[in-house]
Amino acid sequence: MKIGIIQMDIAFGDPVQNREYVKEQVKKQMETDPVEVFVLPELWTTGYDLARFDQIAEENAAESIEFIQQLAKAYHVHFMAGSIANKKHDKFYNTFVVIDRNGEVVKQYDKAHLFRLMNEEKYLTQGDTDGLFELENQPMAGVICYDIRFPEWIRTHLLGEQKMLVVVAEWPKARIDHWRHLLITRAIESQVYVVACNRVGADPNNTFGGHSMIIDPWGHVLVEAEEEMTTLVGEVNLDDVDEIRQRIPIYQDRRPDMYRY
Ligand SMILES: NC(=O)CCC(=O)C(=O)O
Repeated sequence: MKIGIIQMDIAFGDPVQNREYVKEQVKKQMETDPVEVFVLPELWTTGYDLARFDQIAEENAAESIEFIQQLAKAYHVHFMAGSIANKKHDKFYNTFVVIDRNGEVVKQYDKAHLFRLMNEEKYLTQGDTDGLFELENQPMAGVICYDIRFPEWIRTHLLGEQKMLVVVAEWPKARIDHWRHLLITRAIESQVYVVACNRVGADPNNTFGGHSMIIDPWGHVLVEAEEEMTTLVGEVNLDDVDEIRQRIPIYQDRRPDMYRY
């Protein structure tokens, strides 16, 4: 599976400009070096303009979902479409969306762990469902940024047949070493591919660190961006997961009878 991770700067509170950028990148990539899946960052339509969510969040994320559906069908490509500022029943959510190449919405997951350092708990409602989904009959899981600090939440997603974890983020440069170490650890401890998309650039409060990457289930970083705007391309072979799990059978050796959480 060939994947294009769109590591972008995000125009603060400007969905029109951000959608335009994504459209250009998808066109350029598909015309030069086509991929099967695109991944976008967290809150890629608005950034963390949370104080204006009452004006810029979309009712059921409808406009951005329709925009991605058009792109998916036009280029016949899947989208792990980052997360979108979403208004549902007069509440606001940070919602991860997956859309397949036929334009079907495969998954919506509301961020479960809200990040206080960026004031999410003041403006957003936390989700209470999981990020499990299937693409091309492959079970996968998707989570959002701060969620990766909770190994119990990640492991909850990876106890079944999932071979890939997708992480969409706006992770500041100040803690980019945590980002790298947590992602590599999540790949090794659950023996999965990790596909992670962060943003770059700055908003009024933070500078973001990039370093989007794809990590294999042995913990090798296969491709990694730096701090530039780029579409990072890499491939995953999900069959590798079985080989690693045979070599070190952690799922057979677990002792849930001993664990408290
Ligand atoms: N957008 C986020 O959830 C940021 C998480 C973060 O920066 C962290 O250190 O955790």
